[in-house]
Amino acid sequence: MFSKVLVANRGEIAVRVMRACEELGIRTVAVYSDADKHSGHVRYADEAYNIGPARAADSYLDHEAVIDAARKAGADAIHPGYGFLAENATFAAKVGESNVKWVGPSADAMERLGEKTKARALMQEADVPVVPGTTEPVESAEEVKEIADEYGYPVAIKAEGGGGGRGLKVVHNEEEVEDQLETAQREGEAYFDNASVYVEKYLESPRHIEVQILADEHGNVRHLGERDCSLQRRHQKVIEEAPSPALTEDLRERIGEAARRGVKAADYFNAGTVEFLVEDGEFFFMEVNTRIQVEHTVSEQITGIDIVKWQLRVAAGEELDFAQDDVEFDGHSMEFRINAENAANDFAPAPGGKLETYDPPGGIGVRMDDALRQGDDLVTDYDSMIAKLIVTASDREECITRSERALAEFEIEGFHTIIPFHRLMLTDETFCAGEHTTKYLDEELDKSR
Ligand SMILES: Nc1ncc2cc(-c3cccc4ccccc34)c(N3CC[C@@H](N)C3)nc2n1
Ligand SMILES: [Ca+2]
Repeated sequence: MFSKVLVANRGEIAVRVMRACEELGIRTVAVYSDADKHSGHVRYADEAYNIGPARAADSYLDHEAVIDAARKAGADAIHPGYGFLAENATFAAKVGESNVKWVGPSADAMERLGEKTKARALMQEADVPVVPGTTEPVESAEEVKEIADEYGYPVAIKAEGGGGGRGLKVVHNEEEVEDQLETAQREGEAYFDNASVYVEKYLESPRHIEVQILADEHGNVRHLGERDCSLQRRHQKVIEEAPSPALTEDLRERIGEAARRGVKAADYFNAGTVEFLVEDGEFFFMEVNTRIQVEHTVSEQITGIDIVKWQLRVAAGEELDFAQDDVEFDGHSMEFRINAENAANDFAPAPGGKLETYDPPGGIGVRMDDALRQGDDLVTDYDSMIAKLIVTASDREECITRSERALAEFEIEGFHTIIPFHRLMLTDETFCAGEHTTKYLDEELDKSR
């Protein structure tokens, strides 16, 4: 097992990873930009290294700065967290070449699955249903029209390098094809440095269901059940939950096994998530996330498996010590992203502020993942999520009640957060019935504007 790990991230996920390290007897190294000098993940670590100014490109995204810090600290491994360099295969390879272990999949697997069309072709090989469409990039409007003629409009034109909703163009009829194709290619080039686009049948009101995977470097692959991430606002997940209220036991079994087959076919190891769209009792592969995700917590809560500890153990060469049948699902868990945004003002991010009051909830079934303490200055240089409230109970109904209780006792003062929005969501009939699709929230918020 490693004796020292550098966490190349900040905020709640950096502390989350460091907690797993502590429990494994591993010493922790933090890296921080000038903006994070007094941040919680720096306080928490055994040692900390400044890696540059606030701008992410000059600090958290600076390959050499991070690897230099690992070398200075004598770290055996680097855990990337999520975001920043977590899915950067080039960086992962550089880490390996510096004789530091990358806590994540191989650079090859990241490449193989990061290219969406390659991933789709690979999944088809493994008998995993994919959203109907192309498994090669398309060049011309004619190719788009062929797909649309075969599957019907609307179709989605997607950027190869996109994901998370960026680079998704919906085409409703033949007249729109030329413009939307040209826009998708131009934006692909501009945002992802990759003009390749592909086409899929656009599913009108799917659920967004993702399966958590854990695989070791000896060929053992397990799934830890699914998460339902259908409550999204402009492609940003707001509340995630496990298990999904929308799956039957049969569908749950089939989607879990499909995810395992697909990941096995990709020679993938460490933690990963296979994203599916589910509509009318059918599931379709969308993409793989080759990193630990923000919402990994709800899977941990209902299985009792510490995913981050297993990432570290697997990276150190250990085998998974449980079979698929040993994975049990108990209860229901919801994660509320605590964003420093003002939901009453179209979710505008807080311009700054100081955490005058920070008194998070506690009690049975309440987990807080954060890197905050009262008096901290809000760091606004990165993303607006400052904490995660994860609530677990015996079933979905109790989870909702317990979440209402926890959110009611959550005291934060100094800047707006979306806690009031979450409390409102828990009174929403459609959400409480578990009948919301990925479009529900955007449609609701558009109505109220
Ligand atoms: N063929 C096809 N049909 C429906 C889709 C629906 C989504 C989708 C999934 C989740 C939330 C959404 C919100 C608005 C629009 C789309 C979504 C989607 N994406 C792409 C990125 C991923 N994070 C969400 N891809 C789709 N693809
Ligand atoms: Ca994704």
